[in-house]
Amino acid sequence: MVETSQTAPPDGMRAGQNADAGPGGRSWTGPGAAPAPGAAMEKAGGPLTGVRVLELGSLIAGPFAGRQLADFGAEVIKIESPDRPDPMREWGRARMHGHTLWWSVQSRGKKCVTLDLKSPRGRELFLELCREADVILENFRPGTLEKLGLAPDVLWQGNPGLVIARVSGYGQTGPDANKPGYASVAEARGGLRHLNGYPDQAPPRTGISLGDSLASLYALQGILLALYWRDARGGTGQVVDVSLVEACFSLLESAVPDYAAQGIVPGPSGSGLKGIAPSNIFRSSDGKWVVIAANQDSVFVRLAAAMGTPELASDPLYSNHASRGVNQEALEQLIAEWAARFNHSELVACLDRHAVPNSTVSTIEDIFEDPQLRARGMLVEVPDEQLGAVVQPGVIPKLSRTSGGIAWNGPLSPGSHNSDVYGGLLKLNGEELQHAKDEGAI
Ligand SMILES: CC(C)(COP(=O)(O)OP(=O)(O)OC[C@H]1O[C@@H](n2cnc3c(N)ncnc32)[C@H](O)[C@@H]1OP(=O)(O)O)[C@@H](O)C(=O)NCCC(=O)NCCSC(=O)C(=O)O
Repeated sequence: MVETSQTAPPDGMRAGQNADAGPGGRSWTGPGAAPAPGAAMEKAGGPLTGVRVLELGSLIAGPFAGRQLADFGAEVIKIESPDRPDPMREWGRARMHGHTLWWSVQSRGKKCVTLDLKSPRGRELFLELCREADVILENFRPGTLEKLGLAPDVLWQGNPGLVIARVSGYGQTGPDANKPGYASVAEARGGLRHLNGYPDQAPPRTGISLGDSLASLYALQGILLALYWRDARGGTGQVVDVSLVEACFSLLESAVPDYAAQGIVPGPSGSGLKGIAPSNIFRSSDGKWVVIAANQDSVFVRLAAAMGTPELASDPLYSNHASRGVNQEALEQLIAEWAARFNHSELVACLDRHAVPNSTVSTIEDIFEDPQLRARGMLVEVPDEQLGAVVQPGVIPKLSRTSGGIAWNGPLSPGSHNSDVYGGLLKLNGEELQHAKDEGAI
């Protein structure tokens, strides 16, 4: 695996700056507050230290995987066109000093370089970078790399070990391969959209670009599988082909065998799941929604006790999964009447005492107050010379020995790592760098 140095923070951040607050920031404890005693400190580095990734593409579906790779120590070099930076730089609602903040999250720990893949010198530099890399991660429309003369076979000539992860709307093959795609479209085509919402209403989105992040997680999985095969099993590079549509489709649970066997077409099931009971939202006396989920015999016994009606658990109407499914409506009505007698904190406390899975429906405001998420280091304040600090979601999953962390916020200027990457890694001297810049290649 390629040796790498993770020591170059972007413009606007002093080298070693993070050392004051732990290598990757500190757990967020509120404006101006000191870290909570024993708060988890994020660490830079991680199990992928030494893996070098070139990230091409934009927005979410590829870059979200790049973010995870960077969290776990990979050196992720994000390549942007010199005259058309990633539009993600403008996405997000809050603006600080003219910058939106989603970028800080999506590009955290990455090195940003500019490179015109359409110019001969740019293409040459890219091929040199490929020789030094382990992984290419791209989410262009299929055929774009090929149009640039950078098809996998070309890249493998210089580096047969390259893992090439390609995220696209429909996959690299098939009649729709060349169509552009977005999460919204993929969620519809892959079957998720039809299941969301209420019968006879327009099917709503989930409020996030779920299909993109989902596909990106499959890309991450594919990259790790391909690296394992290459490095532990003596394999070579290969293409990891991820489709947004298939990523959505893969979540459909029993729909495929159910339809094939008996023609069952599931529809939208509102706030619960048809036949899975009880698992729904119930309103407390103070008007808060609380999810109560006891859709398993052992847990239902505990809910029945919490409700002061232990006999429900042995009532043939509700005593097993199938009977609760058939009598779902009546059962949920009983729970709704019981829940409405308590305010939400009483309700949650009672359910907790009986170990019944439950939660109020959190807003982001609630999440910032959530002691569990805070104790797990899921809100991390990452210092930034230009933005002051950005509170970021923490790293998932938690690895006990090689935890990874957030090295720095997404670099705010395109090309902030040009000298580090082209000068340091490709050994271009000052004159060559300037020339590449003057001719518009970087
Ligand atoms: C997102 C897209 C619809 C955007 O469509 P387009 O802008 O038409 O295409 P592309 O992104 O593939 O490429 C645009 C052009 O930029 C060129 N390009 C890109 N990078 C470079 C660099 N570094 N240098 C020079 N030229 C470059 C590339 O060659 C193409 O040129 P020309 O070929 O000459 O035009 C598509 O990329 C796509 O379908 N991607 C796969 C699915 C996906 O990731 N979707 C999720 C996005 S976020 C989302 O879903 C959501 O928000 O929801």
